[in-house]
Amino acid sequence: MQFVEYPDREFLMLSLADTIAGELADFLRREGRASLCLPGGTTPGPMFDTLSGVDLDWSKVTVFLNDERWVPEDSPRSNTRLLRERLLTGPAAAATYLPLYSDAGTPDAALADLAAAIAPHLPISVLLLGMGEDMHTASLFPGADRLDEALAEDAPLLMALRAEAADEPRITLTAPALKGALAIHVLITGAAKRAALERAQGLTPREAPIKALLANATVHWAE
Ligand SMILES: O=C1O[C@H](COP(=O)(O)O)[C@@H](O)[C@H](O)[C@H]1O
Repeated sequence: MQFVEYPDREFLMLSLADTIAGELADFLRREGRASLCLPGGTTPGPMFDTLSGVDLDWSKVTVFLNDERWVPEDSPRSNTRLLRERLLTGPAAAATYLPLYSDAGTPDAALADLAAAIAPHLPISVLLLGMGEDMHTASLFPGADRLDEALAEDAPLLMALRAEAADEPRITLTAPALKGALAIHVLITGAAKRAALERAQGLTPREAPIKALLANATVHWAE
């Protein structure tokens, strides 16, 4: 794991957007297309604001979330809503967005179709993860009902998980799908998350799911 500390959050968000844009540009040059897998939650909005304005051939970029809360897109809890409002505007609106939510009724009923849409875009070119103070990443929560299956090497691409700490059922990419990404970044802010990250390093992925993704990751942090 590499750890990069920034003098403040504004600098962090601008630098990280620049790093991710540079990696996407390299993939586009080499492969003609790229996939970008992003977190929801409260932290990444300012980075999305900058990334959305970058001059790239966004029409060749496929964007999808690490995980989605099983709520309609107009809910303030929807991670898709965050992406639509903060990333998929301006130049980045030309990207193809693949949701992790559908009108299938339940997350379990939606999984097969959602996974079939994402599978052709693996391995992920550029992965950005968030992390909660409880050391969950994506929707891999400590204590989630099917966490062991989602961490296993043979886990399917997507799973539906439920956890006490998550307000609603979730759909999440599983550990092997995330680990396969060609570039892995983790974005965290604040002293509590830095302390949680340090704690995670001495724990198992079952206790601290972020641990499963740290080996090849660059963690970006500011107070
Ligand atoms: O529930 C979620 O939480 C994590 C962390 O979110 P934050 O609000 O602490 O930044 C996020 O990475 C994940 O995508 C989201 O669904």
